[in-house]
Amino acid sequence: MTSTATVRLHAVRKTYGTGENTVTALDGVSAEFAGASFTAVMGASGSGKSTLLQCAAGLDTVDSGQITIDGTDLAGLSEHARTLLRRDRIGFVFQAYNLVGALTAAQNTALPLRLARRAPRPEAVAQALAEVGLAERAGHYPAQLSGGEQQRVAIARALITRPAVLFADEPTGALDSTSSAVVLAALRRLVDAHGQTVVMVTHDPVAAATADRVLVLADGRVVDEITGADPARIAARLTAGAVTA
Ligand SMILES: Nc1ncnc2c1ncn2[C@@H]1O[C@H](COP(=O)(O)OP(=O)(O)OP(=O)(O)O)[C@@H](O)[C@H]1O
Repeated sequence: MTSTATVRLHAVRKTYGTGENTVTALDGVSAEFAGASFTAVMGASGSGKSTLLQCAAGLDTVDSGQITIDGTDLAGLSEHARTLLRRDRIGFVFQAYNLVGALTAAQNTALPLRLARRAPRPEAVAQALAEVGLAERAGHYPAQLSGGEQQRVAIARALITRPAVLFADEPTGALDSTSSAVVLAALRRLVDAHGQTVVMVTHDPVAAATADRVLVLADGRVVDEITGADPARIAARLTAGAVTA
């Protein structure tokens, strides 16, 4: 069973650069990602989506405001403690799968445990692959897998440490619609069957409709929150926001 976590952002500001070149990527973002929930983060290019994910995952620091994971303030942790938190409690999936070509699906899945010098239990590896529907592909190399299957191996690899929260940055961005649907179904199942907390950046209203809720960013602020919507309604709300923004 995966542990679940609530991630909270309170008045988070994040700027890049200095002086005239300062870019405000997050401009006072407050948001809550409840345990066992699936949130999509949308918004125009440059609106701050990736920055939000990087900061919430402790991969980057913020200028002001607060981020807590199950009540633990990331800013209050030492660099070492933050590294351990990232390693043990946070999973990250990117658009690029970043699998190691010389390793099988099972060996790729086990990699984070090996890097943490923990012996991977074969049944845990098998379970992580089964959770993304790839039990039958454990011995296959990345080149023998479709894009969607490779992305699901990347998700299994992110799950092997049983993270409290899984962040995914455009996980279906490089996939066709059929492969996307399989990856999204795998993420949905993690939330419904295993209580995983998932936060996913996407540009695709179809992908966003898989989530329970869509947060819309514009210029580093949360400007809309959509729940229970189908792809057409999400697309319409995004367009309406762009017109009035
Ligand atoms: N390392 C950086 N240095 C300077 N500016 C940055 C850096 N990373 C991001 N930015 C700027 O911060 C703003 C938010 O970027 P971010 O990558 O979070 O947007 P995004 O919504 O994820 O965009 P996209 O959909 O294009 O990936 C943008 O204006 C971007 O140019």
